[in-house]
Amino acid sequence: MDTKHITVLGSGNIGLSLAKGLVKANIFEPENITLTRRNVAALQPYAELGYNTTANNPEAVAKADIIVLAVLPQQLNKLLDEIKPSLDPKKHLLISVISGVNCQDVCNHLGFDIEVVRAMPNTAIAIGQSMTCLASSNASAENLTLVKSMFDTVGVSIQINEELMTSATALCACGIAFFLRSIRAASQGGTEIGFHAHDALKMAAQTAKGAADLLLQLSSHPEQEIDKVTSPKGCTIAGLNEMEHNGFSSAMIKGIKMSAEKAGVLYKND
Ligand SMILES: NC(=O)C1=CN([C@@H]2O[C@H](COP(=O)(O)OP(=O)(O)OC[C@H]3O[C@@H](n4cnc5c(N)ncnc54)[C@H](O)[C@@H]3O)[C@@H](O)[C@H]2O)C=CC1
Ligand SMILES: O=C(O)[C@@H]1CCC=N1
Repeated sequence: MDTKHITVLGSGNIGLSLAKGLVKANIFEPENITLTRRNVAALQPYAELGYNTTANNPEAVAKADIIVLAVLPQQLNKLLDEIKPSLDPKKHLLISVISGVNCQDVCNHLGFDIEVVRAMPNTAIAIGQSMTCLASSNASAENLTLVKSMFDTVGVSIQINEELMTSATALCACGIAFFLRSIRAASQGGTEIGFHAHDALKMAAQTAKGAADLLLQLSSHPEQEIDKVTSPKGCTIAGLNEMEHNGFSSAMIKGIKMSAEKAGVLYKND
């Protein structure tokens, strides 16, 4: 259990998922986590669980060692202006999960240098299953190791070059939605061929989990595993080819490219 205090500024979808994941992994107690949100009433269920909740960002910053920036890109500058007087570069480490914002962008807006580690987790962090990409252009090796060890408790993390963070956003953070939509589509197909919706969804989700685990546990390639399923003249290849004729792989590739392009301009276009 860590005795440092962590403050999440902007406790929405990802901020709350992160906080829940850290508590579930047993590395922070709710008492050592402060959650901020403009509408603090929305955090009441978390206050009841022992988290500190407040709408006062400067106060929350003052008592933190680690500060997570988890607002939308278009909300960042206002937040930085608000917390700037309370930030101490000698004491505070910033972790930014905000898409499209470089470490240098944060320092430039503040007008001074402070260590920033960018983290791109996904919402599966709430259940300890995130794929998190980490990068920094100014954090010490020690702080990068500290942040990596934190995110390793709530899934798998890798360190990448900062230029690749928008690509990581599309593939891993947005990716959760892409795979969920695939599972949903499979379940809709399942219902059309005879299963009740709730059974079809469970069957599709477990099948997707099995497919992912085949790759992760056996370190094999998707096509190697697909070849084992596709019997000659069989029904798998018939279904798979029908999907490909309708642009299945192409749609996923184009969607990921579109997401990456958008992730790169979220802050700059604001
Ligand atoms: N949702 C996801 O799966 C992921 C999101 N991200 C990034 O995380 C950031 C947050 O995304 P979400 O959690 O989805 O958005 P969200 O809209 O659910 O959460 C943002 C929260 O910040 C609060 N907020 C805004 N300004 C504030 C301020 N000045 N003080 C305190 N609270 C304030 C909002 O009320 C809201 O609750 C974005 O920059 C996004 O790019 C990164 C990885 C995954
Ligand atoms: O949709 C978004 O912009 C955010 C970034 C990654 C996941 N959600």
